[in-house]
Amino acid sequence: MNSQPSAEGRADFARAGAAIEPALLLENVVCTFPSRENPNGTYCAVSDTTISIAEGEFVSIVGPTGCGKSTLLNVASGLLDATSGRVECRGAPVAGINRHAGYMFQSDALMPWRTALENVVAGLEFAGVAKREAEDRGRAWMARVGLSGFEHSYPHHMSGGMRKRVALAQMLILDPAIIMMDEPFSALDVQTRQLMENELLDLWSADRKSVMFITHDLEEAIALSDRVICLSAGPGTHPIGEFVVNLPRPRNVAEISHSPEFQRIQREIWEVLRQEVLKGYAQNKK
Ligand SMILES: Nc1ncnc2c1ncn2[C@@H]1O[C@H](COP(=O)(O)OP(=O)(O)OP(=O)(O)O)[C@@H](O)[C@H]1O
Repeated sequence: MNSQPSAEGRADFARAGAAIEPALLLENVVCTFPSRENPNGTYCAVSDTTISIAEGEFVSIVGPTGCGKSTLLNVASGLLDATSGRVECRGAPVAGINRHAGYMFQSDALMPWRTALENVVAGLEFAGVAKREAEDRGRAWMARVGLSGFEHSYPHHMSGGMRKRVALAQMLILDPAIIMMDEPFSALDVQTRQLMENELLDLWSADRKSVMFITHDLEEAIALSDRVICLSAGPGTHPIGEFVVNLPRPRNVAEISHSPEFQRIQREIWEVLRQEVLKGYAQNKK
């Protein structure tokens, strides 16, 4: 699309994100849970976290195991109320499920009794779109994710990568303004994973949605994103670094990691993350 800004332009946009109304804003978010160890105590998973994602920006959030990445995504999606702080999507407070958002999680949520096409159109059906129209749109999306001819296959007859494609189409057919993904490709083998990451980038660059992408994989975060936010180890996770990724697009995730600029960013982020990963690892061993 010729209206898209250049890589530099997007990075400037990302830096200026705070000045323009963001697609998603988490401001001074705190999340406290009842403690699992002490029945009278609490556990502070997230402390004083402010994250803003601009319209059309792809932002990854990385951090040590168990630090609170999914908790932040759950708050942004409205699945979980923050203990305190503000959550806004496109300028409006998020109350209940965030209707501007589409979701994709580590395990796909395909309905095994429905064919691939029936899964893809499920959201449209629930929204009351006529069956004929829903199926036409569903077929078009099956084609966009490379699954023409598999409309009548059931999820259990499909590979992990194919099921992810169905899940992508199922989410994108609803045309969400912001996409929230929680380690969506972590269960896939390396080759399939890279194919899916490239697939995601192709789809993203065509429609340029805002993306909040949770991962513990630094390479994946850099290869996909305009910006990477690093979280500290818990308890009380919070952002400890933010890195603009100015690598040119379109990107091939298998190749881009060889570029000197990629490796420079990776070293810079790892410098910030290393201590936190060690802390997280030590905590998980306890
Ligand atoms: N409902 C809950 N009650 C108590 N503690 C919880 C609850 N949900 C999450 N936690 C704790 O909050 C912390 C953050 O969890 P969260 O799942 O957000 O981390 P994560 O970074 O996504 O983990 P992972 O890297 O394993 O995906 C963890 O210590 C977890 O045990």
